Amino acid sequence: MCDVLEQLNALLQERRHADANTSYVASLHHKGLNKILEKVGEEATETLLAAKDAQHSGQLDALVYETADLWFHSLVMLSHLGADHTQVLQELQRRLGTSGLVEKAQRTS
Ligand SMILES: N=c1c2ncn([C@@H]3O[C@H](COP(=O)(O)OP(=O)(O)OP(=O)(O)O)[C@@H](O)[C@H]3O)c2ncn1[C@@H]1O[C@H](COP(=O)(O)O)[C@@H](O)[C@H]1O
Repeated sequence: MCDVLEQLNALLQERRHADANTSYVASLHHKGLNKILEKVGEEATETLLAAKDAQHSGQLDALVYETADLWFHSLVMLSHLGADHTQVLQELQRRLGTSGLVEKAQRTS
């Protein structure tokens, strides 16, 4: 499934300087970082609401849909700043096997 992230990453790079009239990704870059951050915040809120609904209804479809929106806009944010999913995956890989409780206790500040 990581192939999906690779394919999406290629599309995001391709659309970085595309025509804003024909590409949603290009339109976000054209509007700038503040607009992209606004979308990330909006999608995060929609994801939280979907999670609360899922808790009560047991239906996961809307939660999966909103989480995809959140991931997508987060990837656009990374792309806008010259980063991509590979750095996030590397960071998650680095953390594999280290308990969050142990890591937190080792923090200097
Ligand atoms: N994965 C996605 C994806 N997920 C969500 N979205 C869009 O994100 C937007 C979020 O929905 P909203 O209701 O919040 O959007 P909106 O209200 O129109 O947005 P605003 O007016 O508030 O800015 C919708 O327009 C969705 O279509 C996506 N748009 C594009 N992609 C991928 O990006 C690729 C390139 O897209 P284009 O740049 O449009 O060609 C596509 O082939 C897809 O693989």
